Amino acid sequence: MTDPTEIKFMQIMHQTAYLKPEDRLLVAVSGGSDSMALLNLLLHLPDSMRPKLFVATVDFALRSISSQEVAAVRQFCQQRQIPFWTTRWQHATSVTSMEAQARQFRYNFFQQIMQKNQLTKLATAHQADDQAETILMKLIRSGSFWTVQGIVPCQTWKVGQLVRPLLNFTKKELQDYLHRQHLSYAVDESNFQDITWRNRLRHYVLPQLQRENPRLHEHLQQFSQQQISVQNLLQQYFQTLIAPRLTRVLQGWQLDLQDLLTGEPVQLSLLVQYLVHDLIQVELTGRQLAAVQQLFPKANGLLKLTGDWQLQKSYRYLFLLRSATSTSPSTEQYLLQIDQQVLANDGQKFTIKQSIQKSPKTFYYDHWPRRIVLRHRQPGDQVRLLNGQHQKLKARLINLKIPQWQRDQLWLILFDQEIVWIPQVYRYQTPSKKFLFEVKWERNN
Ligand SMILES: Nc1ncnc2c1ncn2[C@@H]1O[C@H](COP(=O)(O)OP(=O)(O)OP(=O)(O)O)[C@@H](O)[C@H]1O
Repeated sequence: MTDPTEIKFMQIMHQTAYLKPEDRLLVAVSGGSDSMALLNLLLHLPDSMRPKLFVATVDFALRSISSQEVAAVRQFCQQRQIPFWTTRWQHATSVTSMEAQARQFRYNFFQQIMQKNQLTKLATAHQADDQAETILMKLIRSGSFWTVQGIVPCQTWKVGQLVRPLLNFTKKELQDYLHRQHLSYAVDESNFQDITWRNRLRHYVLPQLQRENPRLHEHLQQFSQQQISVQNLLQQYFQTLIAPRLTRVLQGWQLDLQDLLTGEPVQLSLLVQYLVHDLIQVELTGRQLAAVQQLFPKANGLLKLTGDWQLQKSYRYLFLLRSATSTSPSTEQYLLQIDQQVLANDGQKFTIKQSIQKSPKTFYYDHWPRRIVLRHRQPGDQVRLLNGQHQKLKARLINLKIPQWQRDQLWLILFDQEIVWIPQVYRYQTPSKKFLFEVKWERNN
């Protein structure tokens, strides 16, 4: 083996160890320069490194020459005794998402072949030009550290692993290699048109940048590797940091922000992006990202996210909740009898008992109640203080820093229209020691 591209490929395969001789590898070959070069480079690996190779090609039937291209790949494989599969894709149901539909079709086909033939890995021929285009496109679209991610060289994928061994090679390098090997390849004319943003970037922006620095592709690939590595580290760090601070609440999660990181908004927004992605698989838009940063210096604030989710900052806590949680409180109402358990519509259970012994769960009341009601709060609700005066319930909830959404979820127990008990918030206050009651309360989570 003397070709410099083959030597470079072998060295990278050796260093990265993405592929092993015991692997059964499906190579996705379109017939273009990148995938033909990949197939040939794999074939020229020494026996001790070369996985068992299989090839699949999707005939997209969009160009008149596509079946000739497939025939050329088939012949290449037959001559070298490589098992080969192909299938034909006829129609896209809508023009706008044609590329996405084609990709979906392609990967489904690969998955089926891998399952049927016990293949462990899939290789595609994404190379350094694809990488540079991808990073720049994402950077232009978004300013998020988590979403500006380059193409990953190796990842777990449906039925095994997906590897991209050519990210360190430019298209030009691969085409020069094929010429030296006297191998032909198909040329996709649509790549020369300027309809797509990717093509315009490829034809005008990247060549200009490359003139400024010919090592641009190398640098972008290096940047991508470091970025992925830092993301992994940060993910691990955030996971351990968040674990003791994250609590499941009724319809979402609560995060304790007290002394978290340095309290700096950019750090916190990095963590929130991670959290939102990890918990509900939602990516924040650029505008939402800016709003998250503005949320942190404030004591309270609310930010609507994609779907029916929202972020709520409430003093030292951050809530990630379904928006439905904060709709107006339910007017549900239950009549209670002493010693009889009531099951509320959110699964919480309440029983009122007469008690003999005073405890943190008991309260005194002046007379035997005639009517006992369980309901949510209503405007104007007041609670009695020990001196006989009343305080607005809302003021008490604000003092206790109970967030808005939680206030509307609270259950109140009333004896003859007087609030006597609210879980973790209030117990009736009176100097009278006439009747002692206890509320047994069970939460569903
Ligand atoms: N029709 C196809 N059949 C099989 N694999 C494909 C097909 N189209 C693309 N691929 C695989 O997906 C990778 C990325 O696809 P993309 O469309 O970005 O590349 P491409 O420009 O078609 O690459 P190539 O130069 O190999 O034709 C290809 O390198 C190849 O491994």
